[in-house]
Amino acid sequence: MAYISLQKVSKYYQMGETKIKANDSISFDIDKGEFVVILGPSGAGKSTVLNILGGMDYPSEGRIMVDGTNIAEFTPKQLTHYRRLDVGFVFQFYNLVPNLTARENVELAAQISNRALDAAEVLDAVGLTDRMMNFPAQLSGGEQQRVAIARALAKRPKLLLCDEPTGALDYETGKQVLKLLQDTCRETGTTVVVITHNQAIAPMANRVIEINNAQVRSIYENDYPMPVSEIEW
Ligand SMILES: Nc1ncnc2c1ncn2[C@@H]1O[C@H](COP(=O)(O)OP(=O)(O)OP(=O)(O)O)[C@@H](O)[C@H]1O
Repeated sequence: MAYISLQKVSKYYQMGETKIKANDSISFDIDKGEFVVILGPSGAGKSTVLNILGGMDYPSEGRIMVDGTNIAEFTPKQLTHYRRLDVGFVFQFYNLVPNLTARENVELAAQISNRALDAAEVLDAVGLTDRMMNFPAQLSGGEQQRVAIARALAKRPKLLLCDEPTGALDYETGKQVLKLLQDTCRETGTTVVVITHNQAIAPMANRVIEINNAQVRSIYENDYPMPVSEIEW
């Protein structure tokens, strides 16, 4: 059985008289250790999928099997536990705490999980050995995103969910961040899911799930993912 399996997941929002279908019977599988890209235009329903997979929201219908358990049936308390221990999050605008240094931001992971990695070691691994004592405002966008990735990885998540992680970065910096995510996936075996509207990123993934208009349009498996350095856009 697949490590992650979404089975006919739908999410509806009631807006007055109208019912908005943000996800309409979405199904896909993800294997452990895969690098997955969820691709689709703005409004397609990507963030909704990620929120449901990350335990930030419940689906209206469907099953979300993670490691053999249907998280759609979790109580809010179980879901909190899942979010805290099993999932790492990386967002477009980094979401660092501005009055904490890079190191302190990563140390927050230890307050959430008792199996957290040492903050300095993780910052070292993402290439920020010399910037640990800096505050977010003293770091470039790419460096801030590295801190955010380090913070997510410090929890040793089973699953790393990234919502447009390069959306606020220039081309070269974006590529460096994607390389870090691809290397992390390969070296630590963490399952990584990146949502993006950028089609050019797709060749780096083991699996590409295309979403359009709240539904899965195609699923493409790639036996030979390209190294990020060889991708141009
Ligand atoms: N809390 C909500 N209440 C009402 N409608 C919502 C809510 N969240 C999302 N939607 C609607 O659901 C649809 C899918 O939104 P979603 O954010 O998942 O798309 P997306 O693919 O992530 O887009 P983007 O790339 O612009 O973030 C949109 O029509 C959106 O307006």
